[in-house]
Amino acid sequence: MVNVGIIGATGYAGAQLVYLLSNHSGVAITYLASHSYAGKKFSTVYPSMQGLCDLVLEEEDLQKASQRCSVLFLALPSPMASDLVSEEILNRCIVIDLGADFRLSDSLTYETWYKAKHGSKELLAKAVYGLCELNREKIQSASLIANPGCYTTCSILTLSPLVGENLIDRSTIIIDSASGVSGAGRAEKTASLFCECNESCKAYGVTTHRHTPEIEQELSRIAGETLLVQFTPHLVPMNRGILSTCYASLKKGVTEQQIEEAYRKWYGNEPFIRLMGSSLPETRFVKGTNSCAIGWVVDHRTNRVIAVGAIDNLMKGAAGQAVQNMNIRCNLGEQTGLVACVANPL
Ligand SMILES: NC(=O)C1=CN([C@@H]2O[C@H](COP(=O)(O)OP(=O)(O)OC[C@H]3O[C@@H](n4cnc5c(N)ncnc54)[C@H](OP(=O)(O)O)[C@@H]3O)[C@@H](O)[C@H]2O)C=CC1
Ligand SMILES: CC(=O)N[C@@H](CCC(=O)OP(=O)(O)O)C(=O)O
Repeated sequence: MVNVGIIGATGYAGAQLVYLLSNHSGVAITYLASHSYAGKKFSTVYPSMQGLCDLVLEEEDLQKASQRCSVLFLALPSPMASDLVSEEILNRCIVIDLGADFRLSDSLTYETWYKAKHGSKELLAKAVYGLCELNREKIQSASLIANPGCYTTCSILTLSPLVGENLIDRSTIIIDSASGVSGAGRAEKTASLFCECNESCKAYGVTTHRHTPEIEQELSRIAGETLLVQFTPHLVPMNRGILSTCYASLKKGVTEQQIEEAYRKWYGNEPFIRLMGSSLPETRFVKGTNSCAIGWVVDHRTNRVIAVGAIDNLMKGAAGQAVQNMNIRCNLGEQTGLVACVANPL
């Protein structure tokens, strides 16, 4: 059994992780920490977890946590993780950070987009970007895994085969992504109030959203050259789900068959990627699952490909992918604890 702990267990991402780890046959939860609820049972904060996880939440103490656990998950607001993690902690346990602090390899880019000071720049070179399907080999030996963001997971997975197989003009990528409200976390915010988001849909963070450099970093790595994307997130009135609609101009002469072959080549054997061709995915198809469903259509009038990806933001976009990362790193079987639900008929 692998001993695991979560700091930030009471947030939406952390709570989803507690749920997954409570049902995982290869791990034992030995430490849960909360900022506001220390001393209370986890199941008091999340009553649906009564009988499944009644552990008492502790004060955040990374030293104590790293002595008790061999894998430590952080699900904290940025830049808290960068202030907590150190070389000493990484020598004792594997850290999987669900936040953004170790995703961008350049600290200046981080500080510019996050408008925050990074607390452990010297560790950035150690961090492995934990997008499992694309970085599996590096994850196998990483001591610090940067779990990708929700919009980014969906957008990068959807676009990578088109970029990597050189099928599109890389300067023409536009991504419109929609998220459910749980993407904003559990902390009280006016923008997350029922009356502010129910029966409404809005674009936000236009030209400034901090997932833009993360998408650009990873797609540039795949392209072997720097590329920029136009990324616009939208808030929609649902609890969970991300839908990324990605547009790009096709290179001259690229056929639908080449696009299909690219997706099959990249993801044909991936257990958590569901290729749907022209039957486009919807967020409800992947709700509660660790799957990313991808479909695509070519518009012959404009010579553009429109590729659509769907994930559950709390699963493949956060906790599910964090468990997948742990499974890869600790040799637990990549699908362990994640296979119960791979698709939803409704
Ligand atoms: N929600 C999502 O869909 C996704 C979230 N993420 C990332 O995961 C991390 C956690 O997100 P999420 O669960 O949504 O956030 P929440 O706001 O729901 O939870 C934040 C967690 O951090 C704890 N915390 C500790 N210190 C502080 C502090 N000073 N201020 C506020 N909270 C504190 C909270 O404790 P307490 O509850 O005790 O106050 C809580 O457990 C973030 O970095 C986020 O960007 C990544 C992908 C998707
Ligand atoms: C709907 C909503 O508000 N979503 C969040 C993104 C959640 C996420 O993945 O953020 P991190 O990169 O910090 O992990 C946002 O736009 O800020």
